[in-house]
Amino acid sequence: MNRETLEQISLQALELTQAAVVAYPYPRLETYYTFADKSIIPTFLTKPISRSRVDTSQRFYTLRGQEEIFPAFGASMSMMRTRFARDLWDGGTGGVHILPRVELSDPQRLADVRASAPAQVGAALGISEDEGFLEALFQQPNLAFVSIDIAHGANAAVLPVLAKIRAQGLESGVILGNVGSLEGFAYAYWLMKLSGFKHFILKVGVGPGSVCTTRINTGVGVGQLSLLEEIYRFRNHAGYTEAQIISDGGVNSSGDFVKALAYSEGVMMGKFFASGSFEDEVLIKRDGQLEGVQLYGMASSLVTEKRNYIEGSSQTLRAFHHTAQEAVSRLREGLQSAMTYVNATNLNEFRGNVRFALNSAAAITEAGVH
Ligand SMILES: NC(=O)C1=CN([C@@H]2O[C@H](COP(=O)(O)OP(=O)(O)OC[C@H]3O[C@@H](n4cnc5c(N)ncnc54)[C@H](OP(=O)(O)O)[C@@H]3O)[C@@H](O)[C@H]2O)C=CC1
Ligand SMILES: Nc1nc2c(ncn2[C@@H]2O[C@H](COP(=O)(O)O)[C@@H](O)[C@H]2O)c(=O)[nH]1
Repeated sequence: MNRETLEQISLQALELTQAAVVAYPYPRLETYYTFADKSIIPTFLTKPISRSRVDTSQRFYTLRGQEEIFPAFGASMSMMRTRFARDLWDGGTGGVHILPRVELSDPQRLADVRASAPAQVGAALGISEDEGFLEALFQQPNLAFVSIDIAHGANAAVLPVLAKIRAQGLESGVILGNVGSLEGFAYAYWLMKLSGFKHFILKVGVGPGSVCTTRINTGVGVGQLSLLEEIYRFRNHAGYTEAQIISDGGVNSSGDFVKALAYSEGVMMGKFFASGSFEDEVLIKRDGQLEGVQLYGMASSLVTEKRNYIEGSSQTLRAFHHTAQEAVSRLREGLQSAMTYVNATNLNEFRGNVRFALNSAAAITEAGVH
């Protein structure tokens, strides 16, 4: 695709975005809350079902068709690689990892996809990818998704890589992110649509990540739970049904995962998955026993001098899971139980039945161990 065509797509996307935003009849939010601020109001259970029997799977359009997947995604962070991908996938009962790109060469990225088998995985992409690399990548039988993984995904700079992916004949299985507003969502939607994708995923979240300093250092980004709610309602109202939503960042517990799923089809996590499934270099051990896990941001100065360290930090975690499988079990059990509090036997019913309440500071204290 030549430069003129890409410029036309970007202009057309802007016009369609402006029209959609103007036509949206609901007032825009002024206050944005995040997971800790709100909780789900329990209702009743008219179809008694064991918590272990509710259906927690979500249908996604992957690179090769439709698949039912447990909706937990591994963050594309360089300490989460092939061991993590296999542990997360857990023989098909767990979630999907999106293998990182930052700090890795193309041959390493291809080797990671291969070495993750039999796990299905995604691969993170930047805005400048080599056609030969993409061709080799799309031949990998266990590749389910590619994820264009940049700080600001509602960005015309992604058009060339989208064109290269389309040139490989692919129409679904592409994740684009991150977006941080209703306008950003609409713009990213039109970039994907006008590039010719039939089904796709838009990743939502600017600044909620555990090692993210974007909001502090740039002042940009709003509370994740309200942002998801606003985008989810806009998506459904506008009929942008080709776009599924992944919430990215800020999950500290299975309850946060549950809350994110009220307004998204999937949830991406880094910190929550911190475990012995991470790469050896970030595991802190004493006498062979896991004592902690180091987490650092993909835009932090620890990655390379060149990176925009303004937007990333690092932390050492003393609370962690032993393995990614253990983390997934905790997510699943939390979700299963939450669904039965709101009369839901599957995720569609769950999203339809959930209502949130804003809690007072004392109620938030009451929610913890006291
Ligand atoms: N979810 C989040 O809140 C954030 C996540 N990250 C993570 O850090 C990693 C590195 O991200 P990133 O630095 O984007 O990757 P890259 O350095 O690959 O940047 C990708 C492209 O996006 C451009 N870009 C980056 N930020 C912005 C912006 N705010 N506005 C317009 N264009 C922008 C860059 O241009 P140029 O560098 O010339 O400006 C570059 O051309 C990724 O894994 C990303 O997910 C980083 C920050 C925030
Ligand atoms: N602003 C930044 N965001 C980052 C960076 N590295 C990763 N991330 C984002 O965080 C999530 C994971 O969040 P968590 O709360 O689950 O740990 C990840 O998917 C990225 O979107 C960074 O350096 N800066």
